[in-house]
Amino acid sequence: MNIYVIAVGQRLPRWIGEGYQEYAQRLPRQCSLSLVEIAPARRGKSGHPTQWRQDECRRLLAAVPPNSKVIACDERGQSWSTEEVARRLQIWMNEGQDVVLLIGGPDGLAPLCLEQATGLWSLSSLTLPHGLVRVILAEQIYRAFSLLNRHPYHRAS
Ligand SMILES: C[S@@+](CC[C@H](N)C(=O)[O-])C[C@H]1O[C@@H](n2cnc3c(N)ncnc32)[C@H](O)[C@@H]1O
Repeated sequence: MNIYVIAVGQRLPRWIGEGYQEYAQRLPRQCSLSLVEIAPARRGKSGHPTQWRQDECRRLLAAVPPNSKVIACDERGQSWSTEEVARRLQIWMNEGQDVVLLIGGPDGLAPLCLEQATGLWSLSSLTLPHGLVRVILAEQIYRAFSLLNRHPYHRAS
């Protein structure tokens, strides 16, 4: 099973890439994390956020591998505890179906991206910067994997 993080945003600060890699590289092959970066829409003076979102959404969906389960990251989605993420991760690994986590750009995800997703995952009720979201996702997937494997990285409270 591979988890694809398909995210709007290229040429982000180096610390974002380092933070993401820090956790992604710890995951084994049976639960590997792959990042696909989508260029943000050109935000000209005459354009509108709705158009930019739609353009990004079209290219995000075009990058989704066939037969994968799509989950959209959105602050208005469902909040999952670490135990819930681990439970879902176990199901995904058992099913063997690839999973896609979509991250929008500065103007968020277009309705079509939200509709195409089987679930909306809220990492917090705060609006997070899109670059930071991929780092948090990588850490949470690694934490969930650690929990499933009783690795001391995750200490249950
Ligand atoms: C800067 S945010 C976009 C904010 C936009 N105004 C909105 O309402 O969606 C960029 C992307 O990061 C992700 N994101 C930001 N905060 C999040 C959160 N708390 N939980 C899950 N995803 C989040 C979403 O994919 C969002 O489309």
